[in-house]
Amino acid sequence: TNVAVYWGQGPNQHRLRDFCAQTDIDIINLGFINGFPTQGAYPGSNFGNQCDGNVYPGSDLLSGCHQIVDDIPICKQMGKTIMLSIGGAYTTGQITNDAQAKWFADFLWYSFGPVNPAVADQYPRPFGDNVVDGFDFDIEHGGHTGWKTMIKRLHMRFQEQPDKKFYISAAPQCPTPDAQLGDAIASTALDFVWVQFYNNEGCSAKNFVDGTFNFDTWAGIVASNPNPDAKLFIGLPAAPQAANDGYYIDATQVSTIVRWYMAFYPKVFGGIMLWEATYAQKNKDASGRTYYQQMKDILDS
Ligand SMILES: CNC(=O)NC(=N)Nc1ccccc1
Repeated sequence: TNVAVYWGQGPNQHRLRDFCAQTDIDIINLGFINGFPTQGAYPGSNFGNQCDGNVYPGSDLLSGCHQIVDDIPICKQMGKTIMLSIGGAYTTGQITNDAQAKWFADFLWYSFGPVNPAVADQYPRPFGDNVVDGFDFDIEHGGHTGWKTMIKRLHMRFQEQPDKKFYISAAPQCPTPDAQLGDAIASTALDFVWVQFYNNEGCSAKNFVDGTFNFDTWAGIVASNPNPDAKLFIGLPAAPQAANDGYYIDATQVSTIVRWYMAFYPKVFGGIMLWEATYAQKNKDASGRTYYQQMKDILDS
């Protein structure tokens, strides 16, 4: 089972290589591509204090992410799975039709997927020759239009590159069905579904105590995904201030939940997702172990 963390939006965050050096982290979601483009335009991106602030002319797409360019090879050497995350809490633009969705998917593929000389004059390479391992959809508002079409389009592009496995993941919020991603999760093959079991009353991990934590519902949803190997992760705040008040739970509480659901759903249980890396790095226990180290200890216990 795996520990996945979001990186890119942390307060005064360290560079990516520092987190790729952590043996307790398996998957890193780079957040975010947070500007959704009209057809023919570039998306926007934001990686917090990283990059040099320059953008491709006429766009909000960062062109100077030199730390990320230098660090992804280190992450790959360390065996990390690096996902590029679309969305987050603060996005601009909206996908309103299938042509726009296909454009956005193709842009992500040709700009962040395998280097393709045939289209080098049409698409930029914000991370240089680095190739991400897949795309994460952290769509938190705006409705469902376009996401299923994007994922299907990406699957079509993945089939053109049979020698490398590419992943698709989704980060729905815990109320079901998720207003943004529910239809995509039900109808397109996904590899990881990391549910945000926080910031929502009546389905979060902290609701384990009052019996409304809805992991069982999500286990049923993910177990019936078109990908029979789709994995469900428990998404958690990595520190009290990483989510709305009251949604953080400590490692002892996480241990109770994980041991219960890992035993009940051994096939679909994939691990733990944390929002987010920097909060986790700062949230150390009495023996100085970070929150992602504490999570890994629980998964390995
Ligand atoms: C994996 N995505 C998130 O965890 N998003 C997230 N935490 N969004 C958010 C929602 C409300 C306030 C601040 C952030």
